[in-house]
Amino acid sequence: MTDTPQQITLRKPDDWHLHLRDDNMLRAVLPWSAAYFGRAIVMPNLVPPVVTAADAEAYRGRILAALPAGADFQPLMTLYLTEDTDADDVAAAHESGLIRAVKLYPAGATTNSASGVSDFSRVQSVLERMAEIGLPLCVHGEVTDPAIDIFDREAVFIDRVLDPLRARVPGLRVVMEHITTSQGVEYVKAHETNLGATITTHHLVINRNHILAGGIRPHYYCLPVAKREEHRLALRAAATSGDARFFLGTDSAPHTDPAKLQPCGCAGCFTAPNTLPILAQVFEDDGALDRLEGFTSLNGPAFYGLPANKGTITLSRGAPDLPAQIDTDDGPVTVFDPGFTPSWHVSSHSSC
Ligand SMILES: NC(=O)N[C@@H](CC(=O)O)C(=O)O
Ligand SMILES: [Zn+2]
Ligand SMILES: [Zn+2]
Repeated sequence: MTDTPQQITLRKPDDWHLHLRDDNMLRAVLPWSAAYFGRAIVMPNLVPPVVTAADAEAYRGRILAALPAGADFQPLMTLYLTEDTDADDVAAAHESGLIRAVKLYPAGATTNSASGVSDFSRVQSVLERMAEIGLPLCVHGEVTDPAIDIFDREAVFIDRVLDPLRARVPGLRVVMEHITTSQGVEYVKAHETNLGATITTHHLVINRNHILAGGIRPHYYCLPVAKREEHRLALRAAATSGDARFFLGTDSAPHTDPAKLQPCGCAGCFTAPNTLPILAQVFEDDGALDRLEGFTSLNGPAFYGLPANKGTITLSRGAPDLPAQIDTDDGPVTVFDPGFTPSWHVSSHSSC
């Protein structure tokens, strides 16, 4: 009997924050998520964005059509909140089971967020309706005030925008997406109900030095931008703590290499192919392998009021054999490099 496990079997994970894009990119990246995840909350920041129930229905159809044969993957759709969003349309899309969340992008905060919200009074009635029907709001939590340092934008958002918003709409269920700071962790921990947070794979691994020290590394540039080491450690402690308010949202956000490697490059890390091996390594290094399943497969469904997946996935000891880059008909996309070789690979999965 050895202390080091050679295999871990988890309930099939879900990804509670995923960018699948559209067309060529969708076809290239979807198989990676469909191979390892049972469901994913699909982000609506297409160009143009997924704003109405009809948009979400059409996008869902395109995702299902792009699924590899035999894939067992359910896209959970979201609507992109704008100042013109119609509360009845949102409620009907929720009622029919088409959507599982609405996404709030402060206008200008991140990739394709130009149609997002500037004047929060204009979305008050939609948010109230969402609170009434129990539909979660997923929030990109950064202020867009150019006077605020980019490394402070999440913490300032919590004080200036998120906390007042939650006070104005009691009962609204909120997911703080891709938290990157100890302030984000502390804010979640301070509230017992109606609040959860997704944490990405890459923010458990990189701090801001990875982007900037020894040369600029655009493949580590994402939003919210990675912060100081103390924040990464706070995220790791939260993710590995077993606290059910924290769950995996990879924020796998593919951009082609030409789009990232230029004077004004796009934000986003593509982590769908190697997220699970990296997470197994992170949790093992922190002595928390027994809590990996909660983070990847149980806490998210509990927050969203869904059953955990029935299928399983097994990771086995040994480095994964994964590409450093994938080809798409739009150009190559580089896979996130964690800076170490995980000693786990996905060896099998079962559905249902
Ligand atoms: N995370 C990112 O850096 N980029 C995301 C947008 C987002 O999730 O904010 C994208 O769509 O590319
Ligand atoms: Zn975001
Ligand atoms: Zn995202």
